[in-house]
Parts: sequence; structure tokens; C-alpha cells
Amino acid sequence: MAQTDLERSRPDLDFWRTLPVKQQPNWPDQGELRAAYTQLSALPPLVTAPEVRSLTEHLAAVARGEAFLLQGGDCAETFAANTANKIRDKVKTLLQMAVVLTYGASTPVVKVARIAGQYAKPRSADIEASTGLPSYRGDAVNDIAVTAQARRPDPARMVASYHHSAAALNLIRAFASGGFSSLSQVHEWNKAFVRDSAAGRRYEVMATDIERALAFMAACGIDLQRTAELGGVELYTSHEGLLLEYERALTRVEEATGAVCDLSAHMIWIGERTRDLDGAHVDFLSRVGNPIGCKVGPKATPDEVIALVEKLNPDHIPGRLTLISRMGAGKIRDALPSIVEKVNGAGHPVVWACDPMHGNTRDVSGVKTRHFDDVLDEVLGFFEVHKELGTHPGGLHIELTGDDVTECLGGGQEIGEADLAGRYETACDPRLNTSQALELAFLVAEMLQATRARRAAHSRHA
Ligand SMILES: O=C[C@H](O)[C@H](O)COP(=O)(O)O
Ligand SMILES: C=C(OP(=O)(O)O)C(=O)O
Ligand SMILES: [Mn+2]
Repeated sequence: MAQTDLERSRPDLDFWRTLPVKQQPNWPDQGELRAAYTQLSALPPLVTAPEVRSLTEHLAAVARGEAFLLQGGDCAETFAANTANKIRDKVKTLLQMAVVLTYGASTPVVKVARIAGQYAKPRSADIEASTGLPSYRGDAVNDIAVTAQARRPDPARMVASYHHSAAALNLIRAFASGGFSSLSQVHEWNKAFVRDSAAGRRYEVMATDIERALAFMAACGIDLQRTAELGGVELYTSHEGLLLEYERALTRVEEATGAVCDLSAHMIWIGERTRDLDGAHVDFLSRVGNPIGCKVGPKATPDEVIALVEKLNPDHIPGRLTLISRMGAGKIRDALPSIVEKVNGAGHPVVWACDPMHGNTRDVSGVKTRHFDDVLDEVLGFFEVHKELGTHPGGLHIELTGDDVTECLGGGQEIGEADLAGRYETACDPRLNTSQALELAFLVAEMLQATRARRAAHSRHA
């Protein structure tokens, strides 16, 4: 296998191979798998170790309560949807949300997209009940088409995923540094949402407040197009670190420092189905230096979570670990407090983020959907828990798209069950459409404003 001497000196990076490993495809041909691994190990990394370190520093600010994390994008990216316009619209939606949240939080917002690599999916069932075929496991594994040939796991698709990720990243990097993402441009898009859509009108007051803040900055002589901090953005990439052959092949040892990083993306997270303490995923990701996320579902116990935290961040590095709770609106208020208390009590500097999507999936006549009200209620519960415990509600983790799809119910557009079939385009889970995503941002910005006002009042009285 194509390894450098440095990597050969790190057999620990392959220890996961000796452990139980969940949710891997049943690759039918080991020769094909070895060939894909060899190709991937010889390709350049997609991101760099200094970028990964800079994201850790930004996330450390979130852990300290001095910034907010916004993570979002598709449930499952697909090769077919990896087009310029779709990438542009997703980035645009994320940046629009970020501006609103920045205003609400009055702190920087760290932007991490589920993009340029979110090509592998864990599934509840190996075999799809409706067809009797192997389940679709993401474009990095097989094809969603309903034929036996399409569903055959093909390791060459991991190499194709790498190339699709590289192409997407190239465009994202251009968007992030050009005028496309300047603060004034993004604010113009938000104004259009508020002005032109019925769903947006409710948020006119906050949009006008932001407008005033920008006018004030301009009056002070700050050029919003040209000032380095405002003329572009830092946008980081992330995906679930599910396919361990892929993640291992893109893990590199930095010559200058000996640091080990998984350079397939800046941030990698461990899914709810693969976070076993003694399993392969936790072992492998405990050994790379990236910021790591770990999903925490409603059945997780405080003891289980603290053991994970100690394994994934034994050195207590702030920004290294983000715990992404995904409990469900009906469960978060009961299930989250004891976990936060335990982790916090042990002095672990984690980022607390809320994924209000995965605990709220429901089936409507065989179609997977989520209701906007449940999504919002879980975020409210998340803020309530952190208010009660005096901890920082650090971030949001959302499945969204920049398209006007009809996959989630509710929101200002009042998408109903009969509307779901209109534009149901996801390859896996239902995503918030642009309008629902922006509404959520305005509503969370209001929650952040309330949190800030409470803190200010508290420090005045202290
Ligand atoms: O995010 C993805 C889904 O929640 C996961 O793939 C499980 O989906 P499934 O129950 O349809 O398999
Ligand atoms: C599969 C996902 O989430 P979870 O692991 O929380 O179920 C996901 O984020 O798409
Ligand atoms: Mn999902």
C-alpha cells in the first residue's frame, strides 16, 4: 500500500482493523478495495493540517462561550447534485444563516458545512425492505437506482467521491475568498428573503436592525467589501467518518511536526450508530488530530458519554470535541441535563451542539419527513437545558439544502403532507429547504439574543 515511511512508523493508525467495525459495506471484492485504498493514499490531501488546527482554535472559542458553531448541509451528498449551482445555493444558505446568527449571538459564528465528502451513510437495515436489495449506503459505496447491479458496493466509488470532493472544495474556496460571500452581499440576500417571501416577513424587525448595524459600520469608514474580515469568510468542511478505509487512506502525518490528521475534511464526526466505546470508529478517530464531533442520542447514559469524552479528548484540548445531541423534541429536556452535568462536572471543555433533525424523523405514508415545529422545539429545549445549567448552547447541526424542496413539513410556507411529493429530492433524510433554514436561523438568533441579555443582566448584578 502506498504509505510514506512516516506513516509506516505509525501502526497505531491501523489498530481499528483489529476491532469490531459497524456499518461498513460488504465489499464483494477485496482486490478492488485494495486498489482503491492504494490510489487514495497516493492522492494529495483535500485540506491541510494548519487549516485543521485553525478550526480547532475557532471551536475552542465556542467551547469557552465566545463563539457559536453552525454546521449544516445535505444528509447525503450525491455525485449528480455536485453541480456549481447547487453548491453555490447551499453555501449561500449557510452564509445567510450565519449572518443572522452572528447578529443574534453578537459573537463570531464558526461555519462548518456538511459538504465536499458527505458521501457515506449508515443505514438501519442492510437489506431494503421494499425491494429486497442491499440498502443504498451513499454514493461513495453504491448507486441509489433500484437494481442489483446499482446496489453492489464498489470501492472505486470512494475514489470518485474523493474527486467530487476536490471539485466541490475548489469552488467553495473561491466562493469563500471572493466578493460572493462579503457581509454586505449576504445581507442583501437576507433582505430579499424578508421582503419577497411570506415566510420571511416575520423577521423584518431583525433584518432592519442588521441593516442599521451595517450602516453604522459604513459610517465609521469600514468598507464591507474590502475589509479582509468582512469581504470573505472562513468556511470549513465536514462529514461523518464512516468508511474507515477512506478515512485511513487520507490520514497523513505532517512532516514538520509529526501531527496526524485526517485530511479528507477539516472536521469529522462519529455517528450515533458507530460510537461504541470499544469499536473501530472511536479508536481510529481518537488517534487523529482533527476536531471531532460525536453524536449523542436519547439512549446515551452520562457514564457512556464521559467514557467517550475521555477516550476522544484525554488531554482536554478545547475545541477538539463537539458533542452533538440528537435526542428528539420530546426527549431532550429529560435526557440532556444529566449528560451535560457529568461532562461539565469533570471539567471537559467540549462544544455542545444540537442536531434537531435526527431525533425527529417520522414516517408519513412511507415517506421520511420531519416537522419544522419539532425541529424548533428541540432547539428550544437545548437552549432551556443550557440556561438551567449555566452552560453555553454552542451550536446547531442541521440538514439543509439551498433548493426549494418539500421534504420537511411546516414552516412559514406551511408545507403539508400532500405537498411532500412535489419536490422530494433527498437521497436519504429530509432536509430543511432554504426558507425553513433561514426561518430557523432568525428564531435561533432570537434565542441567542435572550441568552446574551440574561448574561449581561447577570454580570451587572454580580
Ligand atoms: O442520516 C441518515 C439516516 O438517519 C440513516 O442513514 C438511517 O436512515 P434509515 O433508517 O433510512 O436507514
Ligand atoms: C446519520 C446521521 O446522524 P446520526 O448518526 O445522528 O443518526 C446524519 O447526521 O446524517
Ligand atoms: Mn441524516
